[in-house]
Amino acid sequence: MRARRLLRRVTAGIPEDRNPVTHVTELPEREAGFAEWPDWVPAEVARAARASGVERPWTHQVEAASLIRAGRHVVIATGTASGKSLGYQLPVLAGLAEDPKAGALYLAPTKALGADQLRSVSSMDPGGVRPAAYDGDTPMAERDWVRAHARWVFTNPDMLHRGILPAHGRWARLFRRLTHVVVDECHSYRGVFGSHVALLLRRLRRVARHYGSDPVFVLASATTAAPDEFATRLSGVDCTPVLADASPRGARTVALWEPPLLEESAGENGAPVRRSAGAEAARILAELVIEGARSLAFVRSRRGAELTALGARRILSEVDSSLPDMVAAYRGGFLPEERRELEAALLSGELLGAATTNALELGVDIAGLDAVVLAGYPGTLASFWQQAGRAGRAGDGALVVFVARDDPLDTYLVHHPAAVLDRPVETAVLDPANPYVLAPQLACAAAELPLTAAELETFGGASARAVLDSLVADKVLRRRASGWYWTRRDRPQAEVDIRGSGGEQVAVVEAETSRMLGTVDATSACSTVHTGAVYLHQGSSYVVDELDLEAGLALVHAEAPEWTTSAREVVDISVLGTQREEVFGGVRTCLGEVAVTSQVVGYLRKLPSGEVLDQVPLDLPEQRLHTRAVWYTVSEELLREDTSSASRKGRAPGGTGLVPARIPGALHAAEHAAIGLLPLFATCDRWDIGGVSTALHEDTGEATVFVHDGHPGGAGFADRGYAALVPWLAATREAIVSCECPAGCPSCVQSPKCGNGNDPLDKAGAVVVLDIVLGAVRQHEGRHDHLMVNHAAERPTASNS
Ligand SMILES: Nc1ncnc2c1ncn2[C@@H]1O[C@H](COP(=O)(O)OP(=O)(O)OP(=O)(O)O)[C@@H](O)[C@H]1O
Repeated sequence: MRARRLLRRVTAGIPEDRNPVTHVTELPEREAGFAEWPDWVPAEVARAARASGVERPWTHQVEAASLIRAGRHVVIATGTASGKSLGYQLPVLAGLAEDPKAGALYLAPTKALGADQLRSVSSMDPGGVRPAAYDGDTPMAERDWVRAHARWVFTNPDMLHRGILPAHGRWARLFRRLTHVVVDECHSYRGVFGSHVALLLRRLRRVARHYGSDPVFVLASATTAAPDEFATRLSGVDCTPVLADASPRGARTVALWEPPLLEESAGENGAPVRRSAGAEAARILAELVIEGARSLAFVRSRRGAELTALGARRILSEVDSSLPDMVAAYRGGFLPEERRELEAALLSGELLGAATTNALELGVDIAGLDAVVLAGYPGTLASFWQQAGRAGRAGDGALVVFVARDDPLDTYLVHHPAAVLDRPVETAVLDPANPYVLAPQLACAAAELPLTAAELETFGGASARAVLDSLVADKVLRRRASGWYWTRRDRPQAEVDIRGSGGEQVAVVEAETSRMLGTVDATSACSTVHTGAVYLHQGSSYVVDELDLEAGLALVHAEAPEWTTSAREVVDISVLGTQREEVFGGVRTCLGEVAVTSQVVGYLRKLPSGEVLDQVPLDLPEQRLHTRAVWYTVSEELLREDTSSASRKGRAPGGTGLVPARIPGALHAAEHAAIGLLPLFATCDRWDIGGVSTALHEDTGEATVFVHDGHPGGAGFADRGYAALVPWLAATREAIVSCECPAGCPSCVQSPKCGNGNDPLDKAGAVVVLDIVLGAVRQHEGRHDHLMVNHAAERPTASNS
């Protein structure tokens, strides 16, 4: 009732024919399932848990704890704020209490989350556990103490990779009896980073084994599909899933919301633009605050969060001068104290609304809010539910509003509620067999301890073998009878950036302070840190003054202009090898290795409203990328004559095929929309992938649409696209058809990074192309007369130079 009332409030005054709500659904309440404290839990631990408000554990916590206690590797994949932490804290603390020599490791993707967990464990320490952080912020003086005394070390993958494993001898005390390794928020390890972390965990296991221990792995994850498969792939050990969530949850009403197209057309090529999701979120937040509802709005960037809070405050100031102070932007760079304050203020009702970046999604203990607004799809369903999960107190209904941004994926989702509401959360994609990841990781492993043939299976068997051969050929490693040896005095770890591709890096440095903000892959530097680019780092905004590719340096200064920038690239692609190929009459679908040549030719400056200010030309060198792609080709006959009955029903004028002049624009539009929709199937960001379309490709000899991974060697995205080709292209078609703009806009077929200025683009033609492809695939699949070719599955190996 309350949620419905809130929804009426936020839509009040909007004329029915302009109602932005495309769908409303109710998610029922769930009652808590309690269990007793297992008798092996130390009394001090249970007492501390009670003091923190946990009277009795929930059943899934005891299920997880008991499995871990019994020595099973476990993945706990239950909802937001379902108390996953207690599930592993109980057995780990019990184990440490019983064996004064035992030690444990905890890994979090962010330092802030590690700090939170450390605080929680410290308050429960039954004595002698001495939990401590070991991350980039740990003062040098404390590091020795941690190595010598801490029995539960809280760190992150970066520190494990650079600080702990390379110096394992100094950590011998911990490794000798390492009983548990906790990998928190493991769903965030995806793509190239995830592939690195997967291999890093294998390195960790082998070092532990070297010292005689075989730790139990505990992975905590947001709810995902097949979490056991993912956890097993990530950790390299068989994980038992704990899925039955017994934490209580209030009823929720979820509304999907599409901002209206604005009257004036200010977009590229005169395309219409929608009211921005941030502006819409500000309005909704203000209405919720007027209703007295405790609300959180998730916005993409820190600046966006500030603008949304500001917008809401402005609206509120017109209603009552006391109201604006009830709204804040959450803008701490993940400082724990600031988050504590925000949590406390929101819980007490002192603050009613906050606009925050997606970053707040991890490791914040805020639950039971009256409303959550998501301005833009956060990229994965796991994140969507993590954010939406902040709303809903037992016994009282809460409202979740998902506001679409002007992008094909968001458009698709608000028009296809089942894709958000009824779909299992996706499995995170990672590919530990990527030679570009495997090569540096194997070099690190060999530098830690010589690699033996018996260990290769852990690192991927045949692919590891091939990569080792190339490392030996490059004289990075030496092969002896007993195994593979690192040859140099220096250590490889410092050179390997596990958050990047492992290739060369460009350092992003604040010129005034010489502070290094981060690094960017050399391959993506031209598009992300070119001169004039607005670069966001942990929600703060910087502008790039100079990109020096030779020096591997991008100099920036802090500035938050009112526009954002997006680079424009022209891309060319050649096929290096086809691994999978299916022929459906005149349509062929393929997966393989490609060489992508791209050149950033300029960038677009865009206001948050979507209005395009201008395009600034740039003169940058060509970049070459060796990666993986999925592609389809369509024969000329199919494109030109109309054989598919589906396309007669489609939007092609007159229901015929395409005249030759329309083909390039049709393929181009189909490619853009497909890039926009792949994240729905491959847990990637649209910036992680790219595409090329051409009416005649010299390698395929036909009209071809390619979608490729944006990382050297690929991160598994193209493979996932190939595996889900039909649902992916069907969703792409739906996204285009759902958008009511006349001839293409950012919500359907325009791409923010198109180097050809989104020209030519033929929206209706794209539907014809997709109908032809889908029609051919379905027709031949149904008749089982299509041809499947499995080319040699071998991947060319990459050298680690
Ligand atoms: N059995 C319980 N009874 C009551 N409250 C509990 C219980 N277990 C945990 N909690 C509380 O629930 C909140 C969320 O717990 P926790 O942060 O461990 O959840 P989580 O599943 O790790 O959350 P996230 O989705 O953010 O990863 C905490 O405030 C915790 O104290």
